[in-house]
Amino acid sequence: MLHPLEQTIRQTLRRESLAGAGDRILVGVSGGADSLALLHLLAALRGEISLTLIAAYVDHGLRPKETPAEWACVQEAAAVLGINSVRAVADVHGRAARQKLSLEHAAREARYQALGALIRQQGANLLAVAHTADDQAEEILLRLFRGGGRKALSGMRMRAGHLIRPLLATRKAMLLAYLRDQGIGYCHDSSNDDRRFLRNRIRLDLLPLLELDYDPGIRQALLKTAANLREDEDLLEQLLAARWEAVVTIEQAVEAACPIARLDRSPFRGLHPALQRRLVERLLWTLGAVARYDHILAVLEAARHGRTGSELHLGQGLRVRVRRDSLEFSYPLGKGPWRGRLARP
Ligand SMILES: Nc1ncnc2c1ncn2[C@@H]1O[C@H](COP(=O)(O)OP(=O)(O)OP(=O)(O)O)[C@@H](O)[C@H]1O
Repeated sequence: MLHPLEQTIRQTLRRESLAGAGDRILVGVSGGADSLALLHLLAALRGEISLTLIAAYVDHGLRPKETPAEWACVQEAAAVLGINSVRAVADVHGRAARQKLSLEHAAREARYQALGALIRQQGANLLAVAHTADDQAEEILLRLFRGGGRKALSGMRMRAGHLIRPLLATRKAMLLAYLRDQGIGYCHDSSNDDRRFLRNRIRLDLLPLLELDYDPGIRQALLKTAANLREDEDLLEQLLAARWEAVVTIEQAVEAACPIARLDRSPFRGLHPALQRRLVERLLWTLGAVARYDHILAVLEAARHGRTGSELHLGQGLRVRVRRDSLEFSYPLGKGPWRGRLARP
């Protein structure tokens, strides 16, 4: 007999087409409450749905005193469930120094890179992480602070490529109740209490304050806004995909030493400004460049009114030559963190 939360997650997996028979899922387990709950919930469903699970722990090298206990916790939980567990080490300090990132940012990127390597090593086709509805509300507020646009404010997706978030509609309190009901223990990550991180202050101070003094439904309101924006976002993505080939030509493969792309000015000018902006952003990403807002504005201006023969130099070798009918983009190999992330919308 399935626990009510297991039934809910079974429905979510089906309804959102997150996972089905034959899937081999690497589950990111930090040893904390959310990800251990995810491991147990998926384990309860694996027989019925025919899933293979692998528990993956990433050692960020940031809290050497706590990580052995966390890894032991993950290994033990996986062993009890008859699931293989694997571990990877992520070089967070090195990445932060090399790319001038905050430790928090570098940890996230390094973790996904390490999990990506484990996916390939383990022959998995999906990566499951345990973001909850509370994380989503927190993330949206955080993105609002950072001045995020529509895409950012539409929040995390339940499915993004091979990444799935089966708990995204589940409140953390439900997970804690589930763990309690099942008598499952978990580790506490002390970095979640560190108020030097804005995310933690939002979770520990701001959201409770907003709930208590302003509106008890603030989390629901944030989630509703994000859900509405996601729909708009999907529509814009569809519109962009439908027009992409009429405007953009990849002249030299994105994998080449210096990828070159051409943007056709005439069909581009016929697009709505919102689609123009999105298309330029996507084109820069496609080439592997970071799509900075001021760069996007400069390219837009060049496409609309740029003088034939002029050039834009957008840093790190990213160059845009203005021709009469087109803009020609060139970008040398290996300069951008987004390199090769996507070749088409
Ligand atoms: N060290 C790690 N190893 C493997 N997966 C991780 C690790 N840290 C986080 N994750 C995965 O990424 C998800 C989101 O990470 P985040 O840091 O936002 O959550 P968390 O507060 O650590 O969650 P949890 O309560 O599961 O520990 C986690 O729920 C988990 O699935």
